[in-house]
Amino acid sequence: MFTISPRASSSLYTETSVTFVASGMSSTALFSSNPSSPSSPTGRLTMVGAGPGDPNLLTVAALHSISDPEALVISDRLVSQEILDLVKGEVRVANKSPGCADKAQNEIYTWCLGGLAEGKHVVRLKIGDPFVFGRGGEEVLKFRGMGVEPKVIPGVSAVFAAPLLGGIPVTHRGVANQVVMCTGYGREGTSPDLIKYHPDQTVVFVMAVGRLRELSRKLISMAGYPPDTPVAIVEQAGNPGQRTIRGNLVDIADKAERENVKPPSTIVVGDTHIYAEDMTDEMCSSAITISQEAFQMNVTKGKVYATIAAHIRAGFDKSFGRGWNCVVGRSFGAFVTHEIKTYMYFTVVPGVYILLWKA
Ligand SMILES: O=C(O)CCc1c2[nH]c(c1CC(=O)O)Cc1[nH]c(c(CC(=O)O)c1CCC(=O)O)Cc1[nH]c(c(CC(=O)O)c1CCC(=O)O)Cc1[nH]c(c(CCC(=O)O)c1CC(=O)O)C2
Ligand SMILES: C[S@@+](CC[C@H](N)C(=O)[O-])C[C@H]1O[C@@H](n2cnc3c(N)ncnc32)[C@H](O)[C@@H]1O
Repeated sequence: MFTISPRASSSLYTETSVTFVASGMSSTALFSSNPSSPSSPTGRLTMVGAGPGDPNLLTVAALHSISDPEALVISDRLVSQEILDLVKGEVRVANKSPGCADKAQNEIYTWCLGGLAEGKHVVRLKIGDPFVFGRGGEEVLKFRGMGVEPKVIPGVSAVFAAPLLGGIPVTHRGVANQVVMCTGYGREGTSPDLIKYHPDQTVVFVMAVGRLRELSRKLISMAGYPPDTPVAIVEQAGNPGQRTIRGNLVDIADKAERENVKPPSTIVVGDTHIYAEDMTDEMCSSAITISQEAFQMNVTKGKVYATIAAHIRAGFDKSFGRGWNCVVGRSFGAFVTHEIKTYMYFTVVPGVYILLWKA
């Protein structure tokens, strides 16, 4: 699970934590600069992915680690209170807010090294998956430089879990066969290069709420995205305040501002959206299957959207009782009255939208 090299030491811990803050040097350099310190930390370190927030999305291994009564848990700020409530030992939460990450990071190393020097099982608890935009790799290198080899437990990443919890598949047969994950903020606040538009691609942005307006503008003007490309923001996925704001590249920044969207939120750009749904899971998956079938059968025969709509409606009448209506097209407005749990607005083909409801 871990190894401790003879060169790591408790005096190293003290010196390191002080030098860290003062000099801003890389820790690897600092630790290797003191290779022959006399004593060793006797603890062990497990780096654990906490998933997006819902305790039910912890892995069994993660639950074992955080509920070890002997563990000192050093947690990131975004880990949910429900998960922290499962900690049986001591817990300390780092205040790693945007703008003060480096200070908090130094405090984290100080806490971890302190626990290790006291022979504790230190659990470094990180949001989502530790190696996905989480500095996990960086931390492993630092701990290794200190002579401690952490065991790393993967977590459910918000990159995939947040879209799913918002009802959006990141890949979908016939619609999206590629997924790109991207940060809104690069190192030291830079903006990452955007990949050119590809109709079969879903792009998932994390750490991007503060950059949403600039990002949507650049996706259109620099990366060639159609302005009506669907965008959804899933805020607080897996947490009690979860909500999804939907729009397109032109209107999403205004909607986010109006709705006061805050981090942590994951932003999904691409055509795989089920925009609005008030249907059972069974109906949702049937709607997608029947619609894909309708497009495959009718588009190849050169038939128009009305024929596709008729096919979808007939499929739903047959499977879920008569009374269904369907509209298919590239651009339309609608205002419909529907029975409870019988409404869905979605797409299975880029740029073509389907409205399905039972009156
Ligand atoms: O380089 C910097 O840290 C400053 C640039 C900056 C970043 N995020 C940012 C800012 C603005 C700011 O802090 O003012 C902005 C930032 N930092 C953060 C968030 C998420 C939030 O506050 O809800 C956000 C996004 C806020 C938003 O959606 O607008 C916090 C953050 N970033 C990060 C972490 C993970 C960690 O540090 O352990 C954490 C902490 C999580 C926690 O404590 O629970 C990681 C991070 N920040 C950043 C990156 C670089 C991405 C890349 O280049 O590939 C990375 C990924 C990495 O280092 O592996 C850059
Ligand atoms: C620093 S990154 C860490 C990502 C994390 N390691 C993972 O794999 O999920 C933080 C970003 O992850 C996303 N995120 C984390 N938890 C989230 C949640 N519960 N709901 C929505 N997005 C979340 C947000 O984009 C947030 O700004």
